[in-house]
Amino acid sequence: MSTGTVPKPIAGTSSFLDDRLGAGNFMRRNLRKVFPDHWSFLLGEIALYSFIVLLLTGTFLTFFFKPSMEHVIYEGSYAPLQGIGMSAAYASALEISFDVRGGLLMRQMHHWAALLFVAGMMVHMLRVFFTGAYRKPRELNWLIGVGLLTLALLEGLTGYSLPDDLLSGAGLRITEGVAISLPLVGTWITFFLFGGEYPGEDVISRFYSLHILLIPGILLGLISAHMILMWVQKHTQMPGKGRTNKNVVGAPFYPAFMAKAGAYFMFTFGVIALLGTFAQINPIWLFGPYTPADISAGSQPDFYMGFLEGALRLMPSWEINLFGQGGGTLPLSVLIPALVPMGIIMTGLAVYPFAERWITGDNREHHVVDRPRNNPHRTAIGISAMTFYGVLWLLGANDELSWVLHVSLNWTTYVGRVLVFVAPVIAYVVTYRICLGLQRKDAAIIGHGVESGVIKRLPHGEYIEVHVPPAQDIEAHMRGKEAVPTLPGAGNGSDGGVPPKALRGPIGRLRAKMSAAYGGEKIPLDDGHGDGHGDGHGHDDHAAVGAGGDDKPAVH
Ligand code: HEM
Ligand code: HEM
Repeated sequence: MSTGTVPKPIAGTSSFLDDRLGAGNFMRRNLRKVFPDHWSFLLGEIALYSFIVLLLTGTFLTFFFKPSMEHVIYEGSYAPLQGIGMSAAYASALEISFDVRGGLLMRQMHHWAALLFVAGMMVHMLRVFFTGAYRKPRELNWLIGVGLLTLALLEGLTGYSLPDDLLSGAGLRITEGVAISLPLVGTWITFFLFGGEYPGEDVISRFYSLHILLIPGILLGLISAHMILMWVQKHTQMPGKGRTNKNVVGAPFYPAFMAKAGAYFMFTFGVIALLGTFAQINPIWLFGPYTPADISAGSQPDFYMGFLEGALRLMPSWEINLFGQGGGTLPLSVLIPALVPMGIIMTGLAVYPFAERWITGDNREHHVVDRPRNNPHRTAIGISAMTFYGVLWLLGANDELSWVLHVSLNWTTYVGRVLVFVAPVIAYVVTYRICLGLQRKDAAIIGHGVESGVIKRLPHGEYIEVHVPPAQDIEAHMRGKEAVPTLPGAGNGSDGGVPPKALRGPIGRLRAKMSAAYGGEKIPLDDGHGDGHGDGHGHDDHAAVGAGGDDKPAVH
C-alpha cells in the first residue's frame, strides 16, 4: 500500500506490526481517524483524565491506608490527637496526612480529582444532552454514561467514608438510615453492610473492597467500552460548513489530536496538582474520630451527594405504620428523599433518548448535533431538571443558607418545599421562550444580516445602518438548523419514520399529540423576515433596499 499520505512514524510502526501481527492496516486506519473539534468535546476528556489521576493517587493511598476498625490509640505526630482512641483506619489516614512523605498531597489530589471527575462527567453529560448527541446511534453510549454516573456517586460515597473521621461518620450514619428504611430487606442489608448493629466492625473494610476493587473495576470496564463505542461510531460534530450526517470534518488522531489530548491530560493533571498543593480539602484531623454521639455542625457531603442531603432535609416527617403495633413502619421521610430524586433523575436520563425517539418518530442516524436553541422543548426540559436538582442541592446546605441570609432554618425548609415544585416549571417556561427568541435572532441575522457600523444617508435624507451578511462560518453554523421532527412528518416506515398504523388507538393518538407539542413553534430560518422585527432594528428592510437595490443585504 502506498504510504504517500501517511506520516513516516506511522508507516514505520505499522509495517513493523504488520510483519509480526498483521495489524498494520488496522493501525494506519485508526491513527488517521478524523476527530471533529469543539471546545465542549473537552469535557468528557476532563472526566477521563481525572479518572487516571484517581487511579494513580488511589493506588498510592492503598500502600498506607489500613481499612480496619480495630481500636487503636493515636501516637502519630499530630499533637492535638495524641493519646486519643480511634479506629486504625482513621489513624492511618492521619499518618498519610502527617507522616508519609507526599501523603497529604496525594490525599488532597485524590479528593480534588474525585470532585473534578464527577463535575467533568456531569457537565459532559449536559453537553451531550443539550446537543442531542445521544440520538441514534449513540443511545447505548448514553446508557453506559448513566451507569458511569451512578457508579461514580457510589464510588465517591464509599471513598469519603473511608477515613472514619467525624465527617465521614456523619455520612455513614445517613447511609445506615437509608439502608435500614428499605422495606423488607432494610434490616438485613444494614446488618450485612455493617456486620451487625451500627456502627459495627466491618463497614470500613466492606467499603474499602467496593472502593478500590469492585467499583473502579467496573468503572474501568465501562469507560473502555464507552471509548470504544465512541471510536467505532465516530464522534458527532457541531453544525457547520461542509458538515453533514454522512461525513466527519476535523483533524486526524495522529498527530494533531494525540498531541492535543496529551496536552489536555497534562493541564488536567497540573490543575489537580495545584489544587492538591494549595487548596485544603477534607482536613480530617480537625474534628477528631467518629463517635455516634457527636455530630459535627455544618457537616456537608461532597457536592455530588448534596442533592440527596437536600431531599432528606426538605421532606416532612411522614411515616406509615403498617398493621398497628408490632407491624412494620414505612419511614417515608427517608424512603422518598433517598429513592425518588435519584430515581426520577437517573430513570429520566436513561429513558430520555428512547422517549424522544418514540415521540418524534425520528429513527434516522444523527452525526451533526443540534444547537440547544433549535430544540426548545428538550432544552427547557433539561434546564427544568437542572433546576429541580439545583434546588435540592442548595437545600442540602440549608443550615449555611439560614446562617448567611439571617433567616430561620424552618423558613429555608418551607421555601425550599415550594421551590422544588415551582422553580422547575418557571425554568421550563423561561427557557422555552429564550430558545425561541434566540431562533428568531438567528432568522433575523440570516434574513437581514448583521449591523456593519456603517451609516448611510439616503437621497431623501433618511439615515440607515448598512447590514452585511454574517461571516461564512457563522452562517453555516446557523444554517445547520434542523426543525424538530414530528409525527408523521418524520417520514414513513421506510425512511426512518413510523407507519401510520402506529398512530391509531388511544396510545397512538397520545403519541401524535405529544409529538406535535414537542415539535414546538416552527421558526424557519429562511423566511426573509424571520420575525426579526421584534429585535428592534426598524431599519433592516430599508438597509437592504437602500444598500443593495434588491432584497439581499449588501456586502461591503
Ligand atoms: C482504583 C481507584 C481508586 C483507589 C485505589 C482509591 C483508593 C482510596 C483510598 C485508599 C482512600 C482512603 C485514603 C484517605 O482517605 O486518606 C480513598 C479515599 C477517597 N476516594 Fe478513592 N480510590 C480510587 C478511586 C476513586 C474514585 C474513582 C473516586 C471518585 C469518585 C474516589 C473518591 C475518593 C474520596 C472522595 C476519598 C476520600 C478522600 C479523603 O480522605 O479526603 N476514589 N480512595
Ligand atoms: C466516567 C465518565 C465519563 C467519561 C470518562 C467519558 C468520556 C467521554 C469522552 C472522552 C467522549 C468523547 C469526547 C466528548 O464528547 O466529550 C465521550 C463521548 C460521549 N459520552 Fe461520555 N464520558 C463519561 C460519562 C458520560 C456520561 C455520564 C454520559 C451520559 C449520560 C456520557 C455520554 C456520552 C455520549 C453519548 C458520547 C458520544 C457523544 C458524541 O459523539 O458527541 N458520557 N465520553
